[in-house]
Amino acid sequence: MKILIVSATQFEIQPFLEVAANYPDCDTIITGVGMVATAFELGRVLHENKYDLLINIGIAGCLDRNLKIGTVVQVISESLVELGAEDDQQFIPIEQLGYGKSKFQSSLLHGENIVLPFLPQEQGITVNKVHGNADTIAKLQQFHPESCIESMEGAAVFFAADKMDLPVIELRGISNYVEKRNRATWNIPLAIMNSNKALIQTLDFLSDLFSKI
Ligand SMILES: O=C(O)c1cccc(C(=O)CC[C@H]2O[C@@H](n3cnc4c(=O)[nH]cnc43)[C@H](O)[C@@H]2O)c1
Repeated sequence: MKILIVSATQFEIQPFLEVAANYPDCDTIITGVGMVATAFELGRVLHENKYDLLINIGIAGCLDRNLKIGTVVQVISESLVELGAEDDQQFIPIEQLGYGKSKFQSSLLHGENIVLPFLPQEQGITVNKVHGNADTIAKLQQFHPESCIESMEGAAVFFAADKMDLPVIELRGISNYVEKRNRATWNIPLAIMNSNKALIQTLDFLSDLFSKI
């Protein structure tokens, strides 16, 4: 099984890169931060190579204070929450405008639902601008009460997986809460260390799963 591991930056995947030689069926790609960079790189790489699975790994913000900083989650759905039109105080999603789709689910692999039993499953949103203002965060929670994890790339990876009919797994280590910007409370090293451990656990889990089917 050929796997493409997708990370926005090198620092988010550095611990895995140090042991990547032990995983010859995995390629890694560093796309750059944000949906545009991620979509461009995935379009290029998926045009040139064939993969059986995409794994997106990185750090993320969290809207749920019950999850501790450093917790790793599997993001099982992604929403492009900014894609649409403002109508004064209301927001019209792209579906309602009739121009596409903003919500994506993680998919199945050979009939097996890829729910990782060692991680909590959460719903994600993907944004161009990290939320850092109390009023816009309150609005976000009002319109998307189910959303838990905020990243800048997740939905772009789910979008590419959807277009290429590929299964996708997203692993995110929580580096910060989505709150009024306070960089002092972020713990990026912990989120990176834990998410990279979870990536290795995931690869071992998948290898075990596929040796049985
Ligand atoms: O210091 C900042 O405010 C900042 C703004 C944008 C990106 C970063 C990064 O550290 C880049 C890496 C990666 O981090 C993800 N991330 C982490 N926390 C959040 C968040 O609260 N909301 C959205 N994305 C977040 C994102 O996927 C970046 O690619 C730092």
